[in-house]
Amino acid sequence: MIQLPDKFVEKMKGLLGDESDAFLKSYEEDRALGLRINPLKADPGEFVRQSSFLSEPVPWASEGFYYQAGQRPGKHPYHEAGVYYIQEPSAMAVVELLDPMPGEKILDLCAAPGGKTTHIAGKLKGKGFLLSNEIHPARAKILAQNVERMGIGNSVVTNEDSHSLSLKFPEFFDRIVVDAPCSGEGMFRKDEAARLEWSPDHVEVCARRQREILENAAGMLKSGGTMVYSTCTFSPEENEQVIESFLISHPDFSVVDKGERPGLSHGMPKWSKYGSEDLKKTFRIWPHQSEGEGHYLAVLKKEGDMVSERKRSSPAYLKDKVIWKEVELFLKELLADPEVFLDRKEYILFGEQLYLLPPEMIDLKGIKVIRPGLHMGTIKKNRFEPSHALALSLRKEEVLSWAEIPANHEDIVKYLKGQTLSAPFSWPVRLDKKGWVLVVTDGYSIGFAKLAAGILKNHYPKGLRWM
Ligand SMILES: C[S@@+](CC[C@H](N)C(=O)[O-])C[C@H]1O[C@@H](n2cnc3c(N)ncnc32)[C@H](O)[C@@H]1O
Repeated sequence: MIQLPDKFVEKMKGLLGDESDAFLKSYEEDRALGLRINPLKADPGEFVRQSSFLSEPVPWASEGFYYQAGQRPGKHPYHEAGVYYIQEPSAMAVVELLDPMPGEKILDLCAAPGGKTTHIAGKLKGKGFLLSNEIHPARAKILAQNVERMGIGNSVVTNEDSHSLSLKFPEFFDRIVVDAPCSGEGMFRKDEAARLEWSPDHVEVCARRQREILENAAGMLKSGGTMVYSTCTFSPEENEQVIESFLISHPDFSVVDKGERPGLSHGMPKWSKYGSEDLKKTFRIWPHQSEGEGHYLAVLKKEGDMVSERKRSSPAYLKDKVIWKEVELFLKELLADPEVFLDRKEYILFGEQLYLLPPEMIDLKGIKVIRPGLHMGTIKKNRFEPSHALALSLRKEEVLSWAEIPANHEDIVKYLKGQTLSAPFSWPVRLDKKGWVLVVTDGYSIGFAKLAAGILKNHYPKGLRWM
């Protein structure tokens, strides 16, 4: 039985009245478990038809599905191949409401561990620019790992506070997600730390921080742009009241009417200071009404037409032909259509590390960058070693050399443990000459290996290996 803070229970009884019994009873039930299929890797419809462990679709998310307790999708090779992202079902509503389009510039301001970022990247289909920012350094690293695992090429990961970022990107983004740090009341069923940390004062501290973050986000949105503010908490101080005071101080913003959405109920004007009716257009998800944890969402639009932006300085790209020779050789040997990479010019070198930046990248001087783009690999003396991120961003159809290990074959576990595999192989391998092969499992790329003399040398990253 979950022990809820007394003052929280008292407060919710006051807010919900008769409905509070049903609300409090939901804490005795198991929470719903969900995952979101990554369209950069798999066709969601087809994956679900073939999978034996997914049950119902999440009503408010086109790529989201519930799975049953007892299943462990996080321990499956598909997870390592980035075929899906395990995500609390309610959290999937945020990006559905944001509705990003391929080619747009998007900011995910409070992004770790990457639920919204990986969802946005799927909707961008590799086109456009996604800036995923996280203030805490350790969490920013986890975010970058998830971006890599999901095979995302066009995301830049930064480690900044929202104010520093706002100075660099005035009126830059078409859409912004502010998935704000909050008191986490909606996560009490799964997060004991949130229950222990909760107090009325903590709610106030969170609300102040949310106002500040939202203020900085507003300045980074283009005229005509859309911003989604979300929290996983119930307290009106962090939800309706934050949005109401934001709208008062930003008359150029309004709440977008997204109509009725399955599983989502509306915001509560009576819980705000001035009772603004516009708050009805914001959304709440309640655990006693829907299969998901508590959430609040507001879709905000900045007045004006989208204008084409002024030119901003780009980074200085790599021009060194000597360094490039080895990379070119590798790309020509591995890829069916190497021009896809060779025609690009946005390469940059950090020490020995080669990155391919999104075409829309601007100069990020002064900003803490964790991942400037797709990590292509390491340039060592006279040779190029491709990165794990590159492997995960490629599809089997794109490469000339691959090793296809079925997900239910013991060799995939050996590969994930970092072991060397030796011929004869009981699964198909295609290789014209010795060298790099993309390891795929049931068609999904999962890493690199190097084949020579019947030995498949393992290049699965040491830090990710299964124990
Ligand atoms: C709700 S979580 C984000 C979850 C993430 N969007 C996802 O979908 O996986 C809020 C994040 O905001 C970060 N954060 C904390 N304080 C912040 C601040 N002052 N400015 C910006 N972000 C902050 C936290 O470290 C945390 O990672």
